[in-house]
Amino acid sequence: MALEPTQEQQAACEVFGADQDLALIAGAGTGKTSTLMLMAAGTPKRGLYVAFNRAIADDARRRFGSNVDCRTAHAVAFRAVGWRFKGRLDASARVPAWVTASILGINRQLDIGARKVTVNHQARLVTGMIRRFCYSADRQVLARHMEYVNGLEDEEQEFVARVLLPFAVRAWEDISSPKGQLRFEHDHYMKLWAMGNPVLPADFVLLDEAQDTNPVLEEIFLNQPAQRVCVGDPAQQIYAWRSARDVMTGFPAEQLPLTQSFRFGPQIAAVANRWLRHADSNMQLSGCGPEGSRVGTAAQPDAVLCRSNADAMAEVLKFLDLGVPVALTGGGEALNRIANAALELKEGKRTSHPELFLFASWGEVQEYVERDKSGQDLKAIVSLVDKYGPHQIIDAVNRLSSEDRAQVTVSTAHKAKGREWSSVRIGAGFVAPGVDEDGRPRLLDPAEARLIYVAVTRARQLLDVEKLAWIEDYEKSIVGDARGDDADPRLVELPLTAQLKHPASPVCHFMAEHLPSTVPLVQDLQQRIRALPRPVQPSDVQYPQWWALGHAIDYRLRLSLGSGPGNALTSGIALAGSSEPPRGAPAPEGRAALRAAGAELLKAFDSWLATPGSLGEETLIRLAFVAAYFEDVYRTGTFRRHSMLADASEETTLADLSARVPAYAVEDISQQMQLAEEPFAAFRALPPAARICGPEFSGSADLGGADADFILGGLLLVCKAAREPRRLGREEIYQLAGYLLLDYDNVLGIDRVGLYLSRQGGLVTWGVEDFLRRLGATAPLARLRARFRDHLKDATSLPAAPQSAPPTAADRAIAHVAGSTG
Ligand SMILES: Nc1ncnc2c1ncn2[C@@H]1O[C@H](COP(=O)(O)OP(=O)(O)OP(=O)(O)O)[C@@H](O)[C@H]1O
Repeated sequence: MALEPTQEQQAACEVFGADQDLALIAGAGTGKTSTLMLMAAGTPKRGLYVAFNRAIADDARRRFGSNVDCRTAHAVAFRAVGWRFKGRLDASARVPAWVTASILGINRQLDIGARKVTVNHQARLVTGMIRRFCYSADRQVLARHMEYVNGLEDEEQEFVARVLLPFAVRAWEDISSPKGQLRFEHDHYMKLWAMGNPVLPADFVLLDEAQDTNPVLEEIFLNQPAQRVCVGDPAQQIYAWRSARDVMTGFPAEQLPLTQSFRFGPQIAAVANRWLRHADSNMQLSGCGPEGSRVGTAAQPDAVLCRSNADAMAEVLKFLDLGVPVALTGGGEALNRIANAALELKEGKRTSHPELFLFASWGEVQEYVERDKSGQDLKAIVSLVDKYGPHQIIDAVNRLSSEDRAQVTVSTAHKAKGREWSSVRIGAGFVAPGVDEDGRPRLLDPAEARLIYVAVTRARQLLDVEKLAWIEDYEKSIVGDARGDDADPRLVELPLTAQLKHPASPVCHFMAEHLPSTVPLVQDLQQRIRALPRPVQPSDVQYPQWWALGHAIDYRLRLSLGSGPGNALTSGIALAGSSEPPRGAPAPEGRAALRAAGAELLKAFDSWLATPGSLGEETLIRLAFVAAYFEDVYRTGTFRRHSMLADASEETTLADLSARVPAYAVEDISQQMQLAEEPFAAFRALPPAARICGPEFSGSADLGGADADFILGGLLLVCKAAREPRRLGREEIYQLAGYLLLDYDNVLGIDRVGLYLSRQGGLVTWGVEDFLRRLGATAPLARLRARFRDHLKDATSLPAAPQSAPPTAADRAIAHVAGSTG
């Protein structure tokens, strides 16, 4: 290959050549395939390149040397196990919904208020559950694999998911049995393959587009014993809403950037960099692309990129009016289906469209989107249909040209992913965030900024961003706003855990300088987690309240160690019942009732501690769950929409609250407590003085707060109710390091640190010396503590740094939660 590698590409080749795992953070147009080819060309080892789709795999096959096998994940799975199902794949291609229903034994319509979920629709929902299960890393089908059903209230969703779960379990049994009769899909053999913990036949694995990876593939990749390289651009992650994952962030390996873009020149790079900043990315691109590449007006662009389908339709209609042949990426089939469904509903007929099947008329759909806050996708559909009418949409779709014949291609930004055109105009739909109830500018959502970054980086020669001109005013408005009294994010005032989410915080600066190498510890942690059983989790609830379960298990564990519930609960009760209530609080009578219920709760815990066994396990778990809701008021400073405390009335009592604790919560906490039985037995046997729950450190006040879970016989322990423990890593390691350093004068006598994984009953611990050595500590512990103290004191005494760049959404979101503790 004639390419002269850039320094960044060279660096990547060197790390690869040293047989190390690697995350290649490759900005738009920075030549990632070329870089992977350079790497692979330097070794005789056998590699597997896992491509995002078949076209990319085909292209890669032509470019890589013969030592690299280039396939999609499905193709790898087909070769391993899928071929055995070839006959079924072909034979079952068309199993109608009524046959599926009959095979599964679904034979009764579900009447939910005025809505009717027919037998066929139940079969379709079950099929959808299986599909989502196949994308997940879960080992069993769960109620929460059911997609959101437009037209149902929250409790109705839960009900349908619970009713359908046994059918979904049966469906998976059928699919995975050799004699199965249900439709067999490509995702099914992929999942069957994944559940066998496959080892990929290669010395090194290259995972492409790693910022948008299905959890099922993510798990396979992370479990490989081979050398692992993931490549992609976290700032281009735009499919999080489809549960795609960014494998790169947190991957325990060296992270190397590719920042020289060969796609466009400096002007377009400057636009991209602006959006990267709003997307909370540290990356900044340099434009090394074609001569003459510029930002300006594109009178006849090759592509127009819009926010939504409705925005794209508006552009399409304008071009059709002008007689310009226009294409729509992905074709118009989806729009056609929506328009036809709307026609059916307008004519008073039912439709089988998956987004609309529960409605009896178009009026019902309109009314539902007005009322319901969660149906954003549906809102977009309704506004499209209402704006243009089904007939005009169908007519426009019929007049679309194919891309090779069109003069211009219209696309949503989502569908433009991975594409590029010579000239691009940004079309309708990307709008400034507006203002909140107090008239303050709302923050630009980083996910929206990522989408815009994807859109503006599709152009090679000419980029027209006139429709994004609002960014100038937006940036000015938030800089002005940041000078307001409470919006200035003094990072040092944030609690430990919040600082760790922010690379510019004093804690992160200190860690990077003095404890720089998290990779070995994260690798060790991940390896030890892999040896543990899979996490327990609720199976028959669609939207478990994970946060409440997390707090509740902490309370239950504390009580089991003979300790009271701690300050967060007392503060939560005080805040929930206060005369100056937080947002979402109930009326004064309800708050008074909460105050009384809270006092009773504290008393109940006290009496249990005085006479363990005086309350049954279930009662105690229920109380711990109620305590979680009070704590949440303290941590978030608000009453959440679904908080059981939010609708308290003067009649509310502790007994009512604990009766409202859902059965899944009781079961889940009780399972976690059974898992804790053995690992916690030794802790319970310690003398009381050696069991410290919720310790505070001498340095806690030097940042916005820090209280760890436990110090048990010298072991500093942080409890994590993680459902996806493979996501634990750098932040958790630095959390432990932060607590360790905050005990400035060694009064707590910490000699070990570790994590307790309550859903697996697993303890992962390290001796302090070993921990610091692996982190690459620059000095012994005592000196590190002294430096940490000085560092935080210096940071506190500095005047607020002037804003060199506008604060990003993360800055402000973190400032918002500054009241919560670590
Ligand atoms: N070191 C280099 N010097 C000059 N041009 C390079 C270099 N590396 C890559 N390129 C050019 O950059 C362009 C894009 O490269 P490549 O095909 O590898 O990217 P990709 O995998 O399609 O993804 P992306 O462009 O998004 O990174 C190609 O035209 C390639 O020749």
